[in-house]
This record gives sequence, structure tokens and C-alpha cells, in this order.
Amino acid sequence: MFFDLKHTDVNSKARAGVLNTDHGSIETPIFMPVGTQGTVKALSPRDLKEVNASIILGNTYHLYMRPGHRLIEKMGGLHRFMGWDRAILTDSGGFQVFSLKELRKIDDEGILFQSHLDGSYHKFTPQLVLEIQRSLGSDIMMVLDECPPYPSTRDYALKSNQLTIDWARQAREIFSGWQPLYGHRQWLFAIVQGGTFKDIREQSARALMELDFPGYAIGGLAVGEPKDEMFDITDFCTEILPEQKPRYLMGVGMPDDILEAIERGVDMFDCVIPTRNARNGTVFTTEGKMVLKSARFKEDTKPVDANCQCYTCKNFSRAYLRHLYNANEILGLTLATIHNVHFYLWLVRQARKAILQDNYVSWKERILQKITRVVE
Ligand SMILES: NCc1cc(CSc2ccccc2)c2nc(N)[nH]c(=O)c2c1
Repeated sequence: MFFDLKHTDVNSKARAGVLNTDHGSIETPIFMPVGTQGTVKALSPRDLKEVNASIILGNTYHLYMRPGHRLIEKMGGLHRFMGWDRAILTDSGGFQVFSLKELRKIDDEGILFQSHLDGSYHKFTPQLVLEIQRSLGSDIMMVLDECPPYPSTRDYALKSNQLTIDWARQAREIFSGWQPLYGHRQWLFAIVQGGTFKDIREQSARALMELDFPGYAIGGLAVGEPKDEMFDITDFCTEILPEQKPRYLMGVGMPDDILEAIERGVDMFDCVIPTRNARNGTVFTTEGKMVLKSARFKEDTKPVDANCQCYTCKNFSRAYLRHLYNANEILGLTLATIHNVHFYLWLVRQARKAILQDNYVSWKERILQKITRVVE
């Protein structure tokens, strides 16, 4: 069974489960570090294993653009190419086309766009993005979808949703006769859209459920809408989606967003925040967020987080990390990234423990008091 739902917290919709892939089992709730170009920036696969990452993300758009999915296929697939033998999830690429703001034109067949690298024209179709993900060999693939901008008119959200459902239908058809390239199984997730319109969200979820996918992503959120709307739509979607299938909230989020979404029945998360913030000198700790470049840490001999067991916190001081940032030293990026990814993975592991003990909500309230502070 691809997804085992082990337990649902008695006081909320928070769930503990296991995703079984041919590149290992993944305990949920899970955070997936983003490795856009076949690397989680500043980390080696060895670092990722040391922080117990069980699944990372690759980006179909970027890898298609460079070095190209055919080259990666020649290299034996993305796992071998990047030296990562645990699980990989890849996005379909449509979202990246929209967020790169290059010329793009959507029609019933797919998305026509210009490369951000050399200006060449390309067209992502439901079939092409699956071919690319087949060449990459991702364990979990995403269908091509359109993520409507926020805000969108109701009319736009309706039309866009119809297209996303049509594209998902084509993808499901291709997937029904699926022959993986490298011998390991590949799973296909659908993506629920519909903006912040609940009736369109329901239409989307029910149409995709009829097509029976192994898992369901909630897309089109964390695109600028107010947080309470994001959580309200998330809660609404998880009410409809199959209980026995994994739910993936795309592109979310800050540590507190993830804890709120877990309470509303989400199992999988990805976000660039831990890796991007680390590169900018901001780290997350059990006592709150910390801007390491700040002068207040100039002579601070304490570790980033005294409660953290990561390599960075066990071996280096805040003063040293601040020095590395000021000196523009690459090691600073690596050490802060190790810590932040470790923190996110630790947080969701703690969440899972609380769920299994049926005290997720009280645990969440306690931890939120601490991690949402700013360390002065
Ligand atoms: N900001 C939210 C968000 C993020 C991503 C990207 S998630 C990602 C990023 C890199 C690698 C893998 C997954 C999305 N992807 C798709 N296909 N559809 C969405 O609505 C959407 C919304």
C-alpha cells in the first residue's frame, strides 16, 4: 500500500502515516527540502542523510531547461545523477513557468513559454511533463496544472480549474498504462485548484477523486492570499479529499503555517523558506527566529540552538556563524542550511509523536509560543 494511515489525533484532523516508496518509507507529517536544480542548495546528499531527510523535491521546469531530462536519462535518472538514493518528488513545472513571468500562453493543449535561459520556445503539455518526470525517475510525480494568480475572478478560476481537470484526466490516462524507466515505481498526484472559491474547490476535488489518484496536492494557495483564507480553504479541501490518501499542501511554509495545516489534515509539505532563509542568515530555533548577522551575536559563544542536535549546533557558536556570514564564507551557508532543514524535520517528527499520543493541539499551542518569537 502506497500510503498507510496509522493514526488520526482524537482532538483534530492531524494524522500520522507512512508513504511507502521504492526509495524508502517516509513517515508523515513530512517536510520535503526543495532541490530545484538537482541539489538542495548548500547541502550534499550526505548532509541530507545526516539530518534524516527522507524525501527531497526536484523541479521539472529547471531540470528540463538545464541539463535536460534526456541527459539525466542517459545518466541513469535523477537519483543516480545527484547521488540521492532516497525518495524524490518532482513538480510538473507549470507553476515555475507562471512564477518565472516569461512570455507564456495557456491554451487547451498546455502552456507555451520562453526559456528564462536562452529565450527558446517550449510547450508543456500533460504528456510532456509526465515524460520528463519519467526520465527523471521521480518517485512521486505531479500532473500539469494551472495555479491561478491571487486574486482571480470567479470566472477565471472556473475556466482555469476546468483546464486543470482536463489535463489531469489526460495524465491519469497516460498513468494507467505506466511503464517506469528504472524499475522503481512512480506515483502520480493530482492537484486541487479553484482559488479561494469553495464551490470550485469542491468541483475540483470531486472531479479529481473520480479519476482515483494515489495522492492529492492542494495547489493554488500560499500565493498571496490572507493566511486565514489559506487555512480555511485547506480545511475545506481536506474535508472532501479521501481520508486514506496523502494530502500535500504545495509551497507551505513557515514553521507555524505547517503546524496549523497539520491540524487541518495535511501530510506533506515543501517550502524554500528553511534553505533560502539560511542563505540570508536567518535561522529557526526552539526559542524563536534568529538573524545571525546581527551584531548582538558578535561574541555569543552559545550554539544556534542549545536544544538542537544538528552538526552545526553541536560544533559551532553563533559568533562563528556570524563571522562566516560577514566574511561571505560558503561554510556559513552550509552550516545554517543544515540547521534549518534539521529544525523543520525535527518539528514535523515532534508533531508526529504528539499525534500518536493524541495531544497534537496542546503540543502545537505550547511549541508555537516559543518558535514564533524573535530571539533578540
Ligand atoms: N506557492 C504555492 C505553490 C507552489 C508550487 C510549487 S511546489 C514545488 C516546488 C518545487 C519542486 C517541487 C514542488 C505549486 N506547484 C504546482 N504545480 N501548483 C501549484 O498550485 C503550486 C502552488
